[in-house]
Amino acid sequence: MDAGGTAQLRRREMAAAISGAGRCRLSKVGAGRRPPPARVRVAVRLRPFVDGTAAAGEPPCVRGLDSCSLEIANWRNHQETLKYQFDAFYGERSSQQDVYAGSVQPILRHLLEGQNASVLAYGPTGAGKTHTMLGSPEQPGVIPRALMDLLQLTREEGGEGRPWALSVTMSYLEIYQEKVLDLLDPASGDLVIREDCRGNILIPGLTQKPITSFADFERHFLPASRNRTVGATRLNQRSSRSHAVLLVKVDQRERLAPFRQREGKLYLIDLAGSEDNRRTGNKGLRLKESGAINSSLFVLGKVVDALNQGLPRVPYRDSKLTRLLQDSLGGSAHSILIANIAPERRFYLDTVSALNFAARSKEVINRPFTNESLQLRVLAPIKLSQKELVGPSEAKRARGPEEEEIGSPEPTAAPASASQKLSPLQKLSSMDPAVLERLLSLDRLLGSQGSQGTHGLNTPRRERMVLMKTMEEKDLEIERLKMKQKELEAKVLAQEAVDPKDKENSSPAVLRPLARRTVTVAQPLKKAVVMPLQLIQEQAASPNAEIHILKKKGRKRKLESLDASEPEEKAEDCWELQISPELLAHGRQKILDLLNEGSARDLRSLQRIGQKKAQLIVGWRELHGPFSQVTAPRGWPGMGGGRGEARQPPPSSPAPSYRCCPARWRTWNAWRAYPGSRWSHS
Ligand SMILES: Nc1ncnc2c1ncn2[C@@H]1O[C@H](COP(=O)(O)OP(=O)(O)OP(=O)(O)O)[C@@H](O)[C@H]1O
Repeated sequence: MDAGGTAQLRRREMAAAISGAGRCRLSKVGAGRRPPPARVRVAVRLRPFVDGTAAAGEPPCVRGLDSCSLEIANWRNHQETLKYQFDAFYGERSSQQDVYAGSVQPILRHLLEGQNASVLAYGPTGAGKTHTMLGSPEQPGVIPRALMDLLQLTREEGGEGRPWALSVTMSYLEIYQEKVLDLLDPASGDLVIREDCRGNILIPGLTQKPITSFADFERHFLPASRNRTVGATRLNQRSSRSHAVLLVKVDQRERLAPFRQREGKLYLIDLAGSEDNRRTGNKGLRLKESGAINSSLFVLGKVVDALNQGLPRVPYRDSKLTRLLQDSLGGSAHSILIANIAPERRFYLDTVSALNFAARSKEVINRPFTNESLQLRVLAPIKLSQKELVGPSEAKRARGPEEEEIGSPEPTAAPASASQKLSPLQKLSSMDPAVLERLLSLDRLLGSQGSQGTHGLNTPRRERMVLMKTMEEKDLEIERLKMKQKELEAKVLAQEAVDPKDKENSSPAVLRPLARRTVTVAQPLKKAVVMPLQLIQEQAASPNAEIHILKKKGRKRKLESLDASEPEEKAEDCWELQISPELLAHGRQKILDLLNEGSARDLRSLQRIGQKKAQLIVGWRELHGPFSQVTAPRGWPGMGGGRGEARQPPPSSPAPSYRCCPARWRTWNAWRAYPGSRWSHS
């Protein structure tokens, strides 16, 4: 590709990103991964002569060259022809089946992948758009053929035993004089076109009919078609005065976890024909209609040009038609434009104009992606956001009884019960929806970075491993807690056995912990085990040494402010310790040993001894020899033999009085029980 070509492609890609495609991508499966481009495909269909013009010996102004190209006389130079190449060219002898099978049928499969597709019939008035899209009972067009195939496909893919349950709904509307009218409910009036936060175009209040068979479709579609506005003009006895849009939605719900949901939309659009009112002879209402048709087609041309030129603003909002086609042109759909042209000379200028539009359209790049989310039942917040999106009143209006029926969860998709042994994937269904959504986004993110997806969740293998591990850990934790609860219950029962009063007052087993807590406050005595930090290990080895009795005198007042210098009264209402003198002596000895023999690192294990103090102690020890004893600070309660006894370190001691920091003891009581809160040098 040359430099100009590259620049043009980049411009077009930029335009695609600026348009709806970029916005949609952020909120859909595949977020983070730029969907591959899909050019709008363009086919041209030349209708045969009608009204006996061929019999009059008039030669056609258009001639097919092969299955993809055609030529038309150059009106500026009669010696030359203008050649056009498209994705397909269907000549005047082509059948409805040729057009359908060659251009439309191949895109239907995308709907089952949760992607959107659009088929647009474009061309001047009387060129055969309605014939191509609708046809007649003898020669059914694209719409009946597509519906028949799609319903067949969904029956096959959504049958019992298949992973997805499928349902199809249809809506049918026309844009008449810039009004959006519901052909299935003509009384509904002009509807608004909205865009949701994900970039989806939607019409709140538009009727959706569920269809399961072709008969269902005909039952709704045929009467609705009669509601479409048609009128006679000089060029077409039954000229469409509006753009008709048939919207077919294929909803898919996964039957197993993680209960994903996909939605594919198919737009089948029969555009009104562009009209040269000098030739149509339109007046009055027809002229007004014609003005609306022409202006919306003019905006359609501007949209295509803006996309091709990579302009920052694509004027989708300038007409209802282009607003609705936002998905189909420069958006997220697999789109096919069928340009209908007529062979008669009187259509020559319209034909050239239609061919030029078709040629420009085939440069438009779409970025189709899979529209996938978690089922509303699993992701409750999504339901809310949709309500917020259209507003409560509109949401109510938009949700007809039939639509509610469609939105109801699949009965087959029942989550596994917690008591069952679940597989990791099944476990996902019982997870917090927010967590599940985050996991899926993580999966998408990793997928976009080139990770190999797996089947099932489409999750990279390592993520799934992590997930499974986390779940196993959670299971273990639950088991541990259960065991602990059993132990506690056993303890309570044992205590009740020795304490008949408690038993009398006790309520049923589940309430026991609460009841016991209340009783504890009223008890005058409480036994507790207190352990100086450094003695924990030793104590574990000799459990007999750990017997200390705490007497509760009242409520303690202010733990943090307790200091050696504070008078004893301040700590009244506190627990009082009675500690065996042997343990106190033993503790002191341990501290002394550490002070005399421990390295700077060992010393740092003592409370309030940091790196600096530890080094000073080691230095001091080297200069002056070992320390002789450790004593309790003055005025400390419950210190047994050391109570009130203060042995100050020598005046030249580099280390200030050594005290324990209560916060660093296992319990505050332990701090109070600690015997060696000062040290002194011999
Ligand atoms: N391929 C075809 N074979 C036979 N007849 C055709 C074909 N295409 C169109 N016709 C006939 O041409 C006439 C005009 O076609 P049609 O109404 O489909 O045009 P149109 O483009 O929809 O016009 P308008 O925009 O005014 O609605 C109809 O009588 C239709 O039966």
